[in-house]
Amino acid sequence: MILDLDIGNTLSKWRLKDTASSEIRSRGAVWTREEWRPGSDIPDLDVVEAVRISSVARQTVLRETVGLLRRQVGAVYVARSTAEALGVTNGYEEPSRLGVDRWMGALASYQLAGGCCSVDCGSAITIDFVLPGGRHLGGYILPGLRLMKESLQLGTRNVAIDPDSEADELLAPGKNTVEAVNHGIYMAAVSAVNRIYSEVCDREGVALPLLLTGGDARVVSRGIRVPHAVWPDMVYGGLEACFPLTAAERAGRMSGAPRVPAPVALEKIRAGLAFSMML
Ligand SMILES: Nc1ncnc2c1ncn2[C@@H]1O[C@H](COP(=O)(O)OP(=O)(O)O)[C@@H](O)[C@H]1O
Ligand SMILES: CC(C)(COP(=O)(O)O)[C@@H](O)C(=O)NCCC(=O)O
Ligand SMILES: [K+]
Repeated sequence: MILDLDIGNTLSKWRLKDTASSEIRSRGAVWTREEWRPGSDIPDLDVVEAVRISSVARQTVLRETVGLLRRQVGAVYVARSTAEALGVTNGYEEPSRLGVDRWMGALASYQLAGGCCSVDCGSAITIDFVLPGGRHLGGYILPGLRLMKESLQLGTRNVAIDPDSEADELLAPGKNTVEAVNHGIYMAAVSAVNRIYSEVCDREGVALPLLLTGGDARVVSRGIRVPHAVWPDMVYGGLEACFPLTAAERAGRMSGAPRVPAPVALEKIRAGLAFSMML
């Protein structure tokens, strides 16, 4: 079995993948913390031959986790942001400073769709761009839905946005504090993604496929009006592409990769942008 770990600022996600069949056997998530307890937080390591890790948590968490795993598992692969990988050149002035979850997401999306915009709606919302040809432009970081809500301190932190709400309801004016906050932060997140996507496509003169991942991807997706795909396993896809271990991975197939719809024509994106600015 392969144990894949995606350690975010809020949640540490894991999944077990069968080395022979490439099937996902189980998955789970625990709050990100300093220490792991194999057997309770994550699966028992007896069955694990290899571990692949993407971590943006504090260095100490990664060090502890890797130390623990190395004592029990033969192969431990830790993803890093590099200047170049899999045909993509990192757009950061200091490539290693780019969040490795963003790098994994951009690499996976590029493998799947070519030039792309990859959005990760987690603790933070990150929006990254890779042009056809593989030049990563850099990206944008804004607070995620939960962070935005917590920063307001209006006593609404425990009332989450219902992920099954319709976007139309979530975009309407709120009639009480909880609604006003939930609809406000939802509008902020969705408008930012819509606007940034359109602005960068316009600037670069290319309509790019759009891919979403992260804990809030499903709900944000409802408010995105342009064609896009939701790919919960996007970060894992980057790990598979960087450290291929199964036959399917070596053949370039990433688990759970969605069908990515073609983007709308650039003229339409530009028209939408002009309309939103009343031009
Ligand atoms: N069941 C859930 N538990 C915790 N957070 C959730 C849940 N469902 C959605 N979320 C949202 O997803 C975010 C965490 O998403 P995730 O992509 O795992 O973030 P990170 O990678 O930063 O840890 C939370 O901040 C919250 O807004
Ligand atoms: C921006 C992030 C905090 C997002 O993390 P997440 O919301 O997935 O937990 C993470 O990618 C990170 O720590 N990045 C380093 C800074 C940068 O990318 O510029
Ligand atoms: K994120």
